[in-house]
Amino acid sequence: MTSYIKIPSHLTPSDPQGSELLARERSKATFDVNELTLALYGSEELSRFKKILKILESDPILDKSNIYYMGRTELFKYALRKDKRIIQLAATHKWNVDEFKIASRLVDMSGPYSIHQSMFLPTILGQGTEEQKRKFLNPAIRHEIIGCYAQTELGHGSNVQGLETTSTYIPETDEFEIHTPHLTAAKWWAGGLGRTANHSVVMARLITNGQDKGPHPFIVQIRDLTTHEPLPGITIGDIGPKFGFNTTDNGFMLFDHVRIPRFNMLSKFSKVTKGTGEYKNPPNEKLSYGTMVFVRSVIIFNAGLALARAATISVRYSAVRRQFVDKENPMILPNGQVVETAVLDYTMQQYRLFPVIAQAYAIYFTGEIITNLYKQYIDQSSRGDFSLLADLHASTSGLKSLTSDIAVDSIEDCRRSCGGHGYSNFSGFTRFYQDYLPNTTWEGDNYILTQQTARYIIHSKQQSEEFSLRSNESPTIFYMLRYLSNPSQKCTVISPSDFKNPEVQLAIYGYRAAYLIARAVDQIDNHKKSWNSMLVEINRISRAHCQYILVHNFILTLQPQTSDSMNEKRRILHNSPSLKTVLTSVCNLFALHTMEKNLSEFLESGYLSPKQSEMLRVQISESLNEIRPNAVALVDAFYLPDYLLNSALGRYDGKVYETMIEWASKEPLNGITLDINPYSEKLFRNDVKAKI
Ligand SMILES: CCC/C=C/C(=O)SCCNC(=O)CCNC(=O)[C@H](O)C(C)(C)COP(=O)([O-])OP(=O)([O-])OC[C@H]1O[C@@H](n2cnc3c(N)ncnc32)[C@H](O)[C@@H]1OP(=O)([O-])[O-]
Ligand SMILES: Cc1cc2nc3c(=O)[nH]c(=O)nc-3n(C[C@H](O)[C@H](O)[C@H](O)COP(=O)(O)OP(=O)(O)OC[C@H]3O[C@@H](n4cnc5c(N)ncnc54)[C@H](O)[C@@H]3O)c2cc1C
Repeated sequence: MTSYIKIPSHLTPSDPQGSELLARERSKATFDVNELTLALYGSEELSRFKKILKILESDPILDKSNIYYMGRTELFKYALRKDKRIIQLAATHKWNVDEFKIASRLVDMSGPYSIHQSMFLPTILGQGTEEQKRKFLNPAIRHEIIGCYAQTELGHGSNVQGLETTSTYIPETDEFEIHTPHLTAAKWWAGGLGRTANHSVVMARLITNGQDKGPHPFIVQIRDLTTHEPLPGITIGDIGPKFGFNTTDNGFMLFDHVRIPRFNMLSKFSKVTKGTGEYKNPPNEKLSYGTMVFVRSVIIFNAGLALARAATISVRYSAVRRQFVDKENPMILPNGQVVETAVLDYTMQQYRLFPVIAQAYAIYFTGEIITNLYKQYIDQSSRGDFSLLADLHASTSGLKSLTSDIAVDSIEDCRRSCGGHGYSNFSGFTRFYQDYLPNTTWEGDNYILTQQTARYIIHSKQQSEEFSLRSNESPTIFYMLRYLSNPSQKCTVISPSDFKNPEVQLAIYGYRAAYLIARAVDQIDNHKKSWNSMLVEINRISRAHCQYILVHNFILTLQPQTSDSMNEKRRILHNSPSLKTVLTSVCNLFALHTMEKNLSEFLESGYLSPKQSEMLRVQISESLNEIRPNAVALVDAFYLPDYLLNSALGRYDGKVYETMIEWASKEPLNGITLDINPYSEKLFRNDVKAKI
């Protein structure tokens, strides 16, 4: 990349250098970072990750050094090039699906083919018959066709039942006719639709024999495979610039009585019979929503990694960034020189950043558990057993909402914790934050999704008999039994360190969630409160329940397990006392900091007293002290390479200032010739000139 300004090469940052400061931080760690990395990813995934990283880093097409200076069109072209390149590399190196995902994660830019991978393929896989998979899935895997997922419309997104696009069965020709009856039925938002896809999953109301059977998925070819022009009757375009995510061509689409073969209705679960148009019900009404459940589980897992990334940049930068001398506890170098204090040593900075490290670990572990639960569901459902679906839907809805909310808030907190430089694109936060943001909206708006979780729990509580039955089966709601059996119990904490007891933590979270649930059920059942009037409480219930799950899963991960049930990752963790010690501190911080942030609800439940809440704050401060020597090592353990971070502030080697000035020198604005004479008309367009 061209440098437009020559920076004098003899200048270096004032001592101590960033690399020295980070090295000092790393030497303080009480555990082996490589061991923790292995406990997070396992040896096989880590070696695949390293192998793929090496390939990507050395590929000139995937070079990221220019992207901070690009406008939308240029960025989009770059994203298309890199999407093509990953597909070519995958073919050359024979990457499997997981390896492909690793490469996409590292390249870190949603592109025109992203939804093809994340939604088009999974929908055909999950909802197509074997015959349909042969027809659509195989060419899609080979990228001979490129697909998108068009569900949301201009007028409806959240209310899937309210979608207006119709798909009417025409028995005479054995076809469906896809049609946009109103402007509000225009498909809107589908990623990859605007300029790229030639096929789409279209969610449309199935109408047969005059009966409306609600939204179902259909495969529709939307562009000519040779000319790439939209097919007759179909109008398509890009929806225009967005808050972020501008590397993807989100599109709109209108249908004017477009015919597709009956075969194109994805029919693994529900079918329409040739000629008679008879509709065959699915075994479970909501199976056509399957892709959303899958993507929500992916969002939960990714939230952990997003938090790890934000924490990595801000913690490393805070170890390098120095401001003021803390006179009571100055920073002294080995040569005796007193220097300004690293901002990481200010307790306020620790209170802002260390909980983000804790959130990253907590959500990472729950993400793994939810991924496994989803796999278990897929396994069971392939044998016709859909019994896990309701619980999975309830957990993924609430957790998707909670974890993406946490991630969005914490990414912004981390950015702000980097001061002025956090506002520069070179921080690595700008596009990362903008592109992460829609996670709170897509795949279900975060407020709406909490209603799904709360409703499941409230129903369970209302049907008490079934509840005690279900609660034995379902790990997600068993805590309610404890509370319901004795609602007047009190928390047993008598000193701050009692808060470190996992049993105590779980009881506090369980009682608070159960209290909120019992109160809401009372309002609904006995005071006849409407659902709408209860929405704020309902949101609280889902959040409380999901916070319980996060704490429970973290504690479970650290508890001894039988050697048979342990995989390689858990074995590494459980064989290392130093790892268990540091992660126990992290787990405590997560549980206690989250408690403090929601303190009013814990106090309201009557289980925790004001006196105990004071002790809670003392213990949080203790946990921050425990984590301080390990802060940099804990983020290093996530092994997020510079290639991914693309951040001057979060670099592994700490060369913050050298990178900031080098990247600034490459700003193209520095290279253009300007006429700043206020009376010159050179910069005006001709039509504007005429008016002046
Ligand atoms: C990668 C990024 C790109 C982005 C792509 C996108 O955004 S793509 C676009 C993404 N768009 C969105 O994400 C749209 C978000 N909106 C929605 O998902 C739905 O409209 C809804 C869930 C809000 C309501 O649904 P509704 O009005 O149809 O239903 P209802 O509330 O009356 O509940 C009826 C019953 O169904 C149950 N049930 C519901 N869902 C599921 C499920 N997935 N599974 C299983 N079960 C489910 C529910 O529990 C209840 O059970 P009960 O109590 O009778 O036993
Ligand atoms: C970047 C991006 C990419 C996307 N990609 C795709 C894609 O590839 N394919 C696709 O089909 N869709 C896609 N979407 C669309 C996305 O799934 C929807 O925007 C999302 O589901 C929210 O729906 P909505 O826009 O209708 O919000 P609305 O439902 O209109 O939400 C507006 C507000 O109303 C509130 N609200 C609505 N109903 C209720 C209620 N019952 N109770 C309480 N509050 C309520 C919501 O909380 C929210 O605050 C994408 C969206 C974005 C931003």
